[in-house]
Amino acid sequence: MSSELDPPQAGEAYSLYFQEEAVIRQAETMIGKLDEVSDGVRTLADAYRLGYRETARLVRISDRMQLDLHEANRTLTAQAEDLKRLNGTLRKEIERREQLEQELRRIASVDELTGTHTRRHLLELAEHEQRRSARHGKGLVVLMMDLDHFKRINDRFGHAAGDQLLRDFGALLRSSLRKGDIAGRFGGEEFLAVLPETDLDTAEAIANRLCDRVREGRTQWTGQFLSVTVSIGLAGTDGDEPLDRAISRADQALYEAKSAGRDRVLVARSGPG
Ligand SMILES: Nc1nc2c(ncn2[C@@H]2O[C@H](COP(=O)(O)OP(=O)(O)OP(=O)(O)O)[C@@H](O)[C@H]2O)c(=O)[nH]1
Repeated sequence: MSSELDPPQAGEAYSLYFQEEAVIRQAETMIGKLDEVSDGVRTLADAYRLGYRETARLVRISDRMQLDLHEANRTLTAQAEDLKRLNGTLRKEIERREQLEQELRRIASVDELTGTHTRRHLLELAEHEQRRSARHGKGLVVLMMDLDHFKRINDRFGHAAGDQLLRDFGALLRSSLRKGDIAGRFGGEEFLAVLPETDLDTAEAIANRLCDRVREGRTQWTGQFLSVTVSIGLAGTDGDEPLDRAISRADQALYEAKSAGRDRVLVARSGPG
């Protein structure tokens, strides 16, 4: 049995109704397909919208990061400049302190007036030399020197003239001693020298030569020539004797040289040297 929807069998009259039904069915099929296509287009549009939003979000993040990076870069550059300046200032400060330290060391070790060692530095060097001599079993000689009647010079020609005499004596002392000898201002117009690896006879000859040079020397002062003499006490020591004891024996010999009439050298013969 045939239905109205079936295509006409052979011999059946071609039905208009059938044709319309076929067209409607085709149209319905096409509408279904169109719906599918529009669903796909909608899905695509949604996906595109989502992608666009994500891209825009990433672009915004990237822009912000670039701004942050730019800012960080500017801050770092400014900090690097600050550090460079700070570094320069610090280097200058270190140089200034080193110079100051050097200057302080110089002031502490060199007597400004005579150019010889200060008492403190002199004793440090002398102690060091005494220990070295003790280690090597060698002797050394201590010289105590004092300018004679110095008060009279100050009183007669003024303190500045006395200063000039002290300056000249310092120069003479430095030029009279060997390299390795230690000489300095012990106080006022009193000087101390330590001659390492020297026997008493040699030291006595050196002291006498110095005595002669001082007596013969002249200090020019405001058109006049000033002269002075020096008394010297000597003590030899074997290196085992404490330095202050050798100094005190040399001082005793100096005192005796003064008592004996000044302008002379006296040797302390009683010690270990
Ligand atoms: N111009 C000057 N005088 C000084 C300095 N230091 C000490 N004197 C002086 O040296 C003089 C030392 O005098 P005294 O101790 O009486 O000894 P002196 O006159 O040398 O006599 P004797 O040592 O006994 O020969 C004092 O007048 C001090 O003021 C100084 O740096 N410059």
